[in-house]
Amino acid sequence: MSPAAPDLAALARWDTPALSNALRRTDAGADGQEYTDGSIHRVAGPTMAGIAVTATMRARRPGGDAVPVAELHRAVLAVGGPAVVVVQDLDEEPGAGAFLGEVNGTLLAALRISGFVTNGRVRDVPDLQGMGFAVHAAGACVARAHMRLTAVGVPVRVAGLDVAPGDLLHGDGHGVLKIPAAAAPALPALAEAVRAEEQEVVSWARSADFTPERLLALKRVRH
Ligand SMILES: O=C([O-])CC(=O)C(=O)O
Ligand SMILES: [Mg+2]
Repeated sequence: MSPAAPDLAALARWDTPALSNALRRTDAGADGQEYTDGSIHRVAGPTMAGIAVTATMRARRPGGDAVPVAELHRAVLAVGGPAVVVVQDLDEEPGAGAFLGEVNGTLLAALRISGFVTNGRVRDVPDLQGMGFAVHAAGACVARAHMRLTAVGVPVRVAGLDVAPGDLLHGDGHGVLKIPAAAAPALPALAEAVRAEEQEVVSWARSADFTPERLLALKRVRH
């Protein structure tokens, strides 16, 4: 990776809400943040941070629009660091067939991806749980159906989040957050500052100093 690349390991030590709190203190503010809605959840794996590699797929009906999976593998390798593979299932009713299962997952694990995100479904879930990368999906499904990748390296939209190739993504059990590249270097220190402030409140609430009367007297707005 180039020297200007974000410190993904440093970001991966934080939970996603903490980085969202940190982002509020940058130009992104509260409204400039992009993250997944609740329509997908983490199915497997740890906190992830990585660079988006995108693809689209279809599965419900057959079609002559397949592109080789090798294109995805090439794009993952081109990142030169931890990639998060983001696959948009383009079917009107997504989830008929899974791209990610034991075999595709093992190949992507061998390429050292840090995460996989889809609005569709995945299968071979017990195997995915041991692969070491995070999996965020709408759920599990039974079949492969007519699954094929239909494009690699295109802009995608997954669970309300627009993702372009090269975007920086962070995710945990709360969801997936897109981190503006310019903001990334400042985030660990900002997250540390927010945490210190929050822990002051938490420690006080647990201390002998705390009384309901003192809490009301503070007229707190936020917490
Ligand atoms: O059949 C597929 O391509 C999906 C799958 O279950 C696997 O990768 O093991
Ligand atoms: Mg399988």
